[in-house]
Amino acid sequence: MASSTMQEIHPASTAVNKDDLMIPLIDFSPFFTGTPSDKHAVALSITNAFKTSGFVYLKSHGIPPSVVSRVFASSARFFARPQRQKDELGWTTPQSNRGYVAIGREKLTTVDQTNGVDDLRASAPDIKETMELGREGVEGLPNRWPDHLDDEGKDFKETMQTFFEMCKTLHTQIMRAIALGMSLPEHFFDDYVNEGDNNLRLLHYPAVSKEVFNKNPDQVRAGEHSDYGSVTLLFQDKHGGLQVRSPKGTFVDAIPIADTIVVNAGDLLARWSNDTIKSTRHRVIQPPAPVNEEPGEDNSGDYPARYSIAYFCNPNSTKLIEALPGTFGEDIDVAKKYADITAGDYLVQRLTATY
Ligand SMILES: O=C(O)CCC(=O)C(=O)O
Ligand SMILES: [Fe+2]
Repeated sequence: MASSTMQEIHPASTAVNKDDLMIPLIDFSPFFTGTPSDKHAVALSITNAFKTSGFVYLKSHGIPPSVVSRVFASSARFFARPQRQKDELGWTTPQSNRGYVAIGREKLTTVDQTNGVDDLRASAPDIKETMELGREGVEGLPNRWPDHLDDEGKDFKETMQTFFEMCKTLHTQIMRAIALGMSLPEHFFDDYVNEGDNNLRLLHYPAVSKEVFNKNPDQVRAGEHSDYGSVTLLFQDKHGGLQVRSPKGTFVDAIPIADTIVVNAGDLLARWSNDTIKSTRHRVIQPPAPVNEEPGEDNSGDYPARYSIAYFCNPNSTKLIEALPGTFGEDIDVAKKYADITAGDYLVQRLTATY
């Protein structure tokens, strides 16, 4: 099929394009309802985005906006609870990775920074609190639900469980797109992701005085890092502040676009793909200045609170991750770059370094 025709059928536009960082905005619906060639075209655009910027914005992804709004509202009500209630639901271990994480506890860093993580945590703690939710029903690793507290807590549990399952389904669909985009059978990854060993992270970046950022040039809301797993589904509110590292080394705003999900590849997928897919570093800073205002012009008052929802997708924890077929071998003269490792071992290693 001529590429001009494909453009008409699959209008992919550009969400971000600066300093050689191009992040497309892709309509996922033809993947579900289009012809086989429509489906293939969508799969290829998504996979190409992961191979170049490591990021894509997805629209018409199958999770209704009303569901996302409900999750945001429930998240905001959770973080508005008294600190004591949240602390009682505290995060315990990397193995479990479930529960509430208070401001200053996690410091996101890059792989090569982990030795200095204690110093960094002390000088510029991430200004955020999170609630981590994992797969239900794992022996010995219960979620820390607030459902014993009140009706709102019960509603929170139900809302998050429903959302968790929807995101799990979307993960499977995205992995099918990646499979097709890498010339593998469409269902290649199904048995790798069917358990849903994923992590739903609700994030709250509280309103913070502009002075805090002015005083400390290293201050961020969430430090530069790459994600650990296969892909991350990121739902942003309207405030902005997410930035992605460009090939030029600059940070580029990944602006919020209504009813889209920012999807980025994680380190384990990069490793699995023998580094043909990129896991790109990103961070969260204060929201960008309004368009009609020079940065730094209005230095008084607070930056508004920001909420986001990150759904970290992972292969089943027991699965052995070895370089994908087609990414290494004598015929393409590329060697396997990494040793095989189970998804679970890999993630626990990474989580242990940041808490
Ligand atoms: O809040 C955001 O927009 C991004 C959060 C993030 O990158 C993370 O938690 O890994
Ligand atoms: Fe991230």
